[in-house]
Amino acid sequence: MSKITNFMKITKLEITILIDLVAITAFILVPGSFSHPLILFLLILSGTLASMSASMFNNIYDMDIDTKMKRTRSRSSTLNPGTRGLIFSIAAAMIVVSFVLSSVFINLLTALFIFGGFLSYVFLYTILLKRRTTWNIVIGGIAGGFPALAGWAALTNSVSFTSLFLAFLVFMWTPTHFWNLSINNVDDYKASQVPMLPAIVGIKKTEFWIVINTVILIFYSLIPLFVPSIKLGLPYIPIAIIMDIILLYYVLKPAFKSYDKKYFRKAFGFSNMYLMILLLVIIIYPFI
Ligand code: HEM
Ligand SMILES: CC(C)=CCC/C(C)=C/CC/C(C)=C/COP(=O)(O)OP(=O)(O)O
Repeated sequence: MSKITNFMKITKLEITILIDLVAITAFILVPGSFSHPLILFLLILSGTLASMSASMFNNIYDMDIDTKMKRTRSRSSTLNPGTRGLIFSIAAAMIVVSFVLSSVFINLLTALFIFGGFLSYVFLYTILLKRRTTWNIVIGGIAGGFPALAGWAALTNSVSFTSLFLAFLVFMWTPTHFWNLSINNVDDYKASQVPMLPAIVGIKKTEFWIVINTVILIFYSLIPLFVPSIKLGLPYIPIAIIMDIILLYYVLKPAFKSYDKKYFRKAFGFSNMYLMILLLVIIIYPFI
């Protein structure tokens, strides 16, 4: 792979894209948002720099275990003791530029929300929780909620029921998203002594908690039906009901297929589709 592709791998760009989509969704929901394209550009730039920086610091801190895990060992071709200093400096510069851009050209609250996402990913999840508790991704999942708070604050300098709803939607979605993936890498997590849920309680118990979390997520996703102040557009509820049903199907299937790992991987893949489609429905509706 080229040096650029390798570098992009350690910035977790594919994750950053969905993180940006969360922020864009909250931004678009603010009335009159279309007349502020420059603010939207600065929000995406600041959020992208922060998310990539956080991922780079995460990879620097996790170099010892990433070289042991099949899924992550290819990162060492880009991030290794010889390049660690340079990558650290680039990541540090990125988060500084992100904070200056957002605080000077958007507002301090938005900068603090973006920085909050960075801090919760790097310090709360990666350093404090990841290697200590099976609650690591549940509590560390708050990192994914900050982009929604930042997106709304970029134009309003405030928090609302809508931005809080979106932030908690991502928070509730994270365990279903990650636990399905972690089952495919359970041996790696055991070998590197990272207490991801399936490495501690086994695959069947993890499937149970994935189903429980998904049922809670499904009820949570339909809250706008009962809270008029959370305005996500007409198509949101019908699309959410359809996506909820399909997500439940994917999440239940492994239990009926002898816990074959390929069905957990399919459920992980669909979980990303689930969140992306819910966000895109909200973003596209004002344009139709
Ligand atoms: C603590 C919270 C989270 C954990 C532990 C987690 C974990 C992971 C891991 C381990 C991967 C695979 C990365 C790789 O193999 O390179 C992944 C992929 C991904 N994550 Fe998450 N994630 C979390 C939160 C989020 C959030 C908040 C989002 C976006 C809103 C997100 C979006 C994605 C996407 C889009 C992918 C790539 C999927 C693919 O490659 O098909 N994740 N996640
Ligand atoms: C606003 C802002 C900057 C928000 C940041 C939110 C963010 C980047 C969340 C992603 C969390 C994530 C992918 C964790 C995986 O780390 P891992 O160490 O479990 O994954 P790995 O094993 O693939 O390295």
